[in-house]
Amino acid sequence: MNDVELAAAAARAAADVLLSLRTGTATGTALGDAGDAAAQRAIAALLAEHRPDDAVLSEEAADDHARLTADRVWIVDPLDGTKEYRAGDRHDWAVHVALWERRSGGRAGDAVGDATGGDLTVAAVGLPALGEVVVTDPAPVVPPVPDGPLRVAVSRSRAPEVSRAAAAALDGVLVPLGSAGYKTLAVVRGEADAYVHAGGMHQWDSAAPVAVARAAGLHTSRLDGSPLVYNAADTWLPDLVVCRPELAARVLAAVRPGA
Ligand SMILES: Nc1ncnc2c1ncn2[C@@H]1O[C@H](COP(=O)(O)O)[C@@H](OP(=O)(O)O)[C@H]1O
Ligand SMILES: [Mg+2]
Repeated sequence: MNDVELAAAAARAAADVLLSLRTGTATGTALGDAGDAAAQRAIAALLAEHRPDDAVLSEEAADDHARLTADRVWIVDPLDGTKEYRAGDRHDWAVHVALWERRSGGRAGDAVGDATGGDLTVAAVGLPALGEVVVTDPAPVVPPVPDGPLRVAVSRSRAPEVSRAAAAALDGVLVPLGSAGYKTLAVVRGEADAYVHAGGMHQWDSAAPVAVARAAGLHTSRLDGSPLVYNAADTWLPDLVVCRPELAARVLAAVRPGA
C-alpha cells in the first residue's frame, strides 16, 4: 500500500466506525466523544501497522515533539466538524489524514520556503456522510463555476468578519457550513468558490483538505497571502483562504490584515 492508498484506507476506516456509531444509541456530546475516540483508534491502528516508524500529530493524541525532527509526519483530524457529526442529520463533517515530508536536506527550523523544512505531500479527506474519500492523487478536477453569485463558505458557528469582506469583494453570498475539511472540499467539489477563516484553528483542521485543494490547483494561503506552514512546533494555524485561483487576488485584497 503506497502513502496515498494508506491515507485513503485510514480515512475509510474512520468513516466506517463514525457512520456505524451514528446509527447507535449515543447522541449529543456522548456521540461526539465516542466518534472522536473511535476514529482516532481506527486511524492510529492503520498508521502503526503500515508505517510504524512515522510520527503522528493528531487532534486526539498527545503532541509528541519527536515529530519536529522526523522526516515523515502524519497530520490527522479523526473527526472534523464534531458539532455537525453529533447533530445526526448533517453531512458537513470530515476525516482528515495528511502526510508531511521533510524535503531532502531540509532541517528542523529550516527557514527556506516553508520554515519547517518540508511540506504536505499526500492526503485523503473522507466525507463519510456522502460516501466519498477525496485524495491528492489522482488529483480532483474542480468543476466550472455555475451561473449565479459566487459563494464563500464560512463557519456556521463562528463566521469571521473577513468572510463578509470576501463575499462583498466578490459580489457573492456566504454559505454557512460546518467543518474546515468539508468547507475546503466544498470549493474542490464546486459547491463553493472560496473558503475564508480567521480567529483560530489548528494544523490538523486544515492540513489534509489544503493538500487536496493544492492538488486540485486551488489557491491556499494565510489571510496575508503567506504560505500555510505545517509541522511547525506550535499547532495553532489560525486563518486560511482556499479559493479558485482566478479569485485569489480579489479575495486576498479584501481579507489581508489591515485591508
Ligand atoms: N476559533 C477557533 N479556535 C479553535 N478551533 C477552531 C476555531 N474555529 C474553528 N475551529 C475548528 O475548526 C474546525 C472547523 O470549525 P467550523 O466548523 O466552525 O468551521 C473545527 O474542528 P473540530 O470539529 O475538529 O473541533 C473547529 O473546532
Ligand atoms: Mg477539526
